[in-house]
Amino acid sequence: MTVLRHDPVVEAMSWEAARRVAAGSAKPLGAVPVPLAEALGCRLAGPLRALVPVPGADVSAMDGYAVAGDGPWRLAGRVLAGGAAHPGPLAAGEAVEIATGAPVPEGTGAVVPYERAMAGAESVDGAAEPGRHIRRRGEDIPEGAVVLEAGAVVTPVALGLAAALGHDDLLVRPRPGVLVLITGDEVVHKGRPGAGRVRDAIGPFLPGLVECAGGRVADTVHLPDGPSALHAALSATTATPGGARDGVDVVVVCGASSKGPADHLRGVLAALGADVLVDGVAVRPGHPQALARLPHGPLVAGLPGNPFAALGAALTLLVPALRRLAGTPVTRETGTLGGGVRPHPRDTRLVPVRRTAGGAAPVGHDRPGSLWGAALADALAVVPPGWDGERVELIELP
Ligand SMILES: Nc1nc2c(c(=O)[nH]1)N[C@H]1C(S)=C(S)[C@@H](COP(=O)(O)OP(=O)(O)OC[C@H]3O[C@@H](n4cnc5c(N)ncnc54)[C@H](O)[C@@H]3O)O[C@H]1N2
Ligand code: MOO
Repeated sequence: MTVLRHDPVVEAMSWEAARRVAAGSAKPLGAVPVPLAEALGCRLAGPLRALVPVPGADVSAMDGYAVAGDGPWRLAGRVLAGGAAHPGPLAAGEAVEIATGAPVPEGTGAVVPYERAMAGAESVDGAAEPGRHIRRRGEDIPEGAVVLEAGAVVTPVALGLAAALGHDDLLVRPRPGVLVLITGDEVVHKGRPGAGRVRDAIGPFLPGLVECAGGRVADTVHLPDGPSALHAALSATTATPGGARDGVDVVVVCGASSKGPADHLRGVLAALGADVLVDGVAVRPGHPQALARLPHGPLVAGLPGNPFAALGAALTLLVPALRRLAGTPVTRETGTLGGGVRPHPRDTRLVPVRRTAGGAAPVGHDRPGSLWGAALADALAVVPPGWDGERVELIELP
C-alpha cells in the first residue's frame, strides 16, 4: 500500500496574476495629519496651500534706508526685522534706516542700500529708483496658492516650504508599517557564518526596498524555527484600521515558505485562520512564495529563504501591495533584451540585467541563493513563458 505523505503538486498562479492579486489585496491607507518632522518621504494626501503670503508684508530687500519722495531725506527712525514697525507713514522727504526683511513704512517709495547712500547724523542722500529693493506682500508666493499637488513626495525641501507657509502638520498618506520576521536556526546576523550557518542576506535589503515602495520597516525580528514563535509573532501584530502610524500593515516572513520540516508558514497561516490569497507563483526564482491576510487585518508576505528568490518574490507580491497601501504611483518600463535569453516553458523568469543604450543585457550570476547578479544589475527583466523575443518589462532595482 502506498502512503501519500506529502502535499500533491498544485499549479502555481502565473506571475502576472499574482502581481495583480497583490496590488488588489489592499486599499490605500487613510490620510492622517503628521508633524513636519515625521512627514519626510510620505506622499501628500491633498494639495499644499500657502496659509500665509511670502513675504507676509511689503518688506525691504536690502539693508539701507526706506525713503519717501526726493532726497535728501530727514532721518525719522530705524526699523529692524522682528522689531517694532515705524509708527506711521513716511512723509515726502523722510527716511528710516531699515534692515533686510523689515516691513517698510507706508508711503515708502524705494529703499536705498547703504552702499548707495551718503548718510549724516540727521539726514541721508542718494539715488532712489521708484519701487526699488522693496519685496511686495505675496510677491514670491501669494496667499492660498497651491504650491504642491496631492501625491507629491514630501522631500526635505518641501518640509522647509511647508514651514515657511505656516504649516505645523501635513495631511499625508502614512507609510505602511512593515514587520520583518527572519526565520531559520542556521541564519546568523553578524560576522562570518561558520559551517552549517548562513548569514542573513534578506533582512539587510528589505528596508531600502520597502522604503522605495512607500513603506517603512518598523522592526526586524529573528525567530527560531518552529511554528510557535511564528504563530506568536503573527498573532501579536496590531491591526491599523484607519492607518495608525505605529501599526503593522504587512508582515514579511523570510524562509519557511517551502515544504521542508522547518517550513511552518502555511501551517501557521491555517491555524490562524488566514485568508491565503497567493500560494506559490510560477516564477523563477521565487516560486515558493505566499500572500495572505490575517483575520485581524495585516497582510503576510512569505518570501523564500534563498536571497535572490526572496528579492524576486518581494518584487512580485510585497512591493505591489505596499505601493497600493502607500498610494505610490506604479510606473511600467519596457525595453529590449539581448544576451540570447530563453524563456521557460511554464514559469516567468526574472533575469538580472543592466540597461544600456542598446537594450538590457543580462549580467549573469543569477543563482537563487546569491545576490551577486542582482547587485551588478540595475533592473530585473521579466521574461514570460513563451516569450516572443520582443520587448520585456523591466523592474528597476532600487
Ligand atoms: N520539496 C521542495 N523543496 C524545495 C522547494 C520545493 O518546491 N519543494 N523549493 C525550493 C526553492 S525554489 C526555494 S527558494 C526554497 C525556499 O525555501 P524556504 O523559503 O522554505 O527557506 P529555507 O528552507 O529556510 O531556506 C532556503 C535556503 O535559503 C537559506 N536562507 C534562509 N533564510 C535566509 C536568509 N535570511 N538569508 C540568507 N539565506 C537564507 C537557507 O539556509 C537555505 O539554504 O526551497 C527549496 N526547496
Ligand atoms: O525560489 Mo527558488 O530556487 O526558485 O530559489
